[in-house]
Parts: sequence; structure tokens; C-alpha cells
Amino acid sequence: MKLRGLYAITDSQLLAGKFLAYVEAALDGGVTLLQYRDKSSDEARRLREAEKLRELCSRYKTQLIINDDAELAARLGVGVHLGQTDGPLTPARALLGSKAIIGATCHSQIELAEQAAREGASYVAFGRFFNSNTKPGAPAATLEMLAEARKRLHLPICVIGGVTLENAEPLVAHGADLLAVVHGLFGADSTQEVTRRARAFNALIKS
Ligand SMILES: Cc1ncc(COP(=O)(O)OP(=O)(O)O)c(N)n1
Ligand SMILES: Cc1ncsc1CCOP(=O)(O)O
Ligand SMILES: [Mg+2]
Repeated sequence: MKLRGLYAITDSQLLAGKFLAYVEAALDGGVTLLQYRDKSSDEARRLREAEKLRELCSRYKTQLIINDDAELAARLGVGVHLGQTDGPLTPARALLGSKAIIGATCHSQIELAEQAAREGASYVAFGRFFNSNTKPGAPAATLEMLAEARKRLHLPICVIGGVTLENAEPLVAHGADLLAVVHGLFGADSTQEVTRRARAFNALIKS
């Protein structure tokens, strides 16, 4: 499957009280990858929510990715996204198998992406490209770096950090395959607006 389109990422605070309704609204609009991102240490809740998302994703034929936690991903039989301090890629690939989607955070460093490719990543993620409410301290990346990465890498490229419908177009023009979005999607004030935004992101990247 070609990894291209909207990559929706959940946020436990932002989605409090409307978690499944907003996720389903996004899936309804079309989501290529859905990442379950919960930075709490409540393992029981993480398992419960991830299981619900797996069920929802299978209904919408969307691939579920677990942030940070290769063990939980293995338990559920889904993909994982690993940052530079979330454990090495090679054992994660061995654990999850050759078909699993495994993503790697590369900040703004093409060398990290080349290494991730050698270690079996399915896609590489660069960012943050804009100011991010969700992760304000994430290292900054530029469009020039993205264009260079596009020339040098053969894996799908994901972009993240403050991505919105208003600013996503240049990212696509400079080589992005996956638009990873938290606030720009789930910061909407209704489920209808989440679905509308998901459709609009897809129109941007798939046209
Ligand atoms: C698609 C995507 N890209 C980057 C990240 C950031 O991962 P990481 O640097 O490990 O930071 P946390 O998200 O774990 O706080 C991501 N989660 N997803
Ligand atoms: C997890 C992460 N890594 C870099 S920026 C970011 C947050 C993305 O969230 P938002 O789309 O709200 O900026
Ligand atoms: Mg992480």
C-alpha cells in the first residue's frame, strides 16, 4: 500500500470527552494512518483505548500506529512510531514483522532518516515545520531540508508540527507524502468540521 495522505494523531487532553466521536469523524473524512499518542503512564487506559481504536480503524480500513510503545503495538498487531529515544528500530522490526508499518522521528536530519531506512523504517518523519501547540519544543525543520530529503530518500516522507489546511500546500510541493496533524484536525469545534478538514487535507495531498 502506498503511504500517502492524512496522518491523524490523537491527543488525550485535546480529545477529552470526545475521543471516539472525533476520531470516527476524522476516519469518515479519510485517514491513511491514525496514530494513538498518549504520553501518560496509565497502561490500562492505553490498552483499552488502543483496542477501541484498532476496532474503529479496521471498520474504516485505516492503519493504526501506536506512538512510542513497540510492545503494545506487537500485542495489538499494529504499527509503531518511534522517536530517537523510544528504542531502536531493528528489534522493533524483528518484533513486529516485515509487514508492519514502523515510523521514525528524524527531526531535521537527513542522516537520521538514512539510518532509519537502513534499519527497516517504513516512513521517516521530519518536523516541526511550524509552531506547534502540541509539542512547542520540538526541533525546527525547513522546506529546503525537506526538498533535499525528497531527493535523497526513497521512503515515504511524513511532515509534522503545526500543520494546518492553510500552511500544508508548500509541504506537499516540497515532497511530503504524509501530513501528520493533531490540532489542525482535532482542534475543530464539531465532528462535522473534523470530517470537513480531513477531506480537505486529502484533497491537498492526493490531488
Ligand atoms: C508522525 C510522527 N512524527 C513525529 C513524532 C514525534 O515522535 P517523538 O519525537 O518520539 O515525540 P513524541 O510524539 O513521542 O512526544 C510522532 N509522534 N509522530
Ligand atoms: C508529536 C510532534 N512532534 C513534532 S511536532 C509534534 C506535535 C504535532 O502536533 P500539532 O499538529 O498540533 O502541531
Ligand atoms: Mg516518542
